[in-house]
Amino acid sequence: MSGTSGAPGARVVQLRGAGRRFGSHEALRELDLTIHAGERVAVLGTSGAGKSTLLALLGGSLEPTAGTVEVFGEDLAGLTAARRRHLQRRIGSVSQHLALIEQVRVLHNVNAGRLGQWSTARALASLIWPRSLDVVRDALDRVDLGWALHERTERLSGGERQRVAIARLLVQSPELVVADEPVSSLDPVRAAGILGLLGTTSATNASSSTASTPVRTLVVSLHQPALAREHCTRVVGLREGRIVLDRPAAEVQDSALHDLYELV
Ligand SMILES: Nc1ncnc2c1ncn2[C@@H]1O[C@H](COP(=O)(O)OP(=O)(O)OP(=O)(O)O)[C@@H](O)[C@H]1O
Repeated sequence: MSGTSGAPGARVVQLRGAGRRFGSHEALRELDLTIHAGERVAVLGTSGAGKSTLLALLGGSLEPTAGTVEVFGEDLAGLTAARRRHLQRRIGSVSQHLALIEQVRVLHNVNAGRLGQWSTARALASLIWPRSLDVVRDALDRVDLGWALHERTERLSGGERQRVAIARLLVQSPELVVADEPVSSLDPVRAAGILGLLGTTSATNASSSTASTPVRTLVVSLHQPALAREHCTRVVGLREGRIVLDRPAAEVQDSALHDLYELV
C-alpha cells in the first residue's frame, strides 16, 4: 500500500491484534484500535498499564511482537529505510525522556524538528549557521520560552525542557503527534496551553487549512483525566495491557474513570 492521506476522516492508525511482550511479560495484548484524522485521543491508565508501550508502537520506536501496526496505511514492520524516513516525517513523537541534546543551545534542539526535511549537509551547516531562526523563535514563543533561544539546554528546568521538546515538534509540524506524558512537569495552566497547541487542528497552519489540508491527529498519554476530558475528543483506557475503555471524551463518566484506576 502506498499510504493514506491525513485528510479529515481518513484512517491514520490501525492496530490489529497488536501485542508487545518483554521476555515473559505481556505489556500489551490483542489491541484492536482505529484512529481517524483529526481525532485527539487520550490514553489513560495506571502506571504500568502499557501507555508508553502503545505510544512507542505508534511512533515506530518499538515493534509489536504480535499483530500489526499500520500508520497512514503502512505496516510499520518491514518498511524500507527510505519509506520509514518518509513516514517518520509525518509522525512527531515526544517521549518521556524528551531526547534533547543537553550540551547545545535550545535553538539547535528545536531546529532538530526539521532534520527529517533537510539534507545531511544542510543539517550540519545549521549547527554553525542556524537556519530559519524566525520559525524557531515563533515555536519557542508559542510555548512561552522565547527568552531561551540561546540558552544552553542543560540549564533549563524539567518543565522548560519539556516545552523545548514541544517546540521541536511544532517546527516539524507533523500530521500525527504521539506524545507520552508531555505535560507531566508543567503547572496546570501551562499544561492546558500545551495540550491546546498539540491539538491544533491543522498540521500546517490552521488559518490556511482547506478540505484537502491534512488535519492533525493527536495521541497523548496523560495522568490527569480532567485534561483528557477537556482537550481530547476520545479516551482510550488501558488496564494490564488491554483496552478496557474506549469512548468519546464527553461521554466518559467519573464511574468509568474510577473503574479504570481502581487498584486490583
Ligand atoms: N523495555 C522494557 N523491558 C521490560 N519491561 C518493560 C519494558 N518497557 C515496559 N516494560 C513493562 O511493560 C509494562 C508497561 O509499561 P509502560 O511503560 O508501557 O507502562 P505505562 O502505562 O506507560 O506506565 P507509566 O504510567 O508508569 O509510564 C510495565 O510492566 C513495564 O514494566
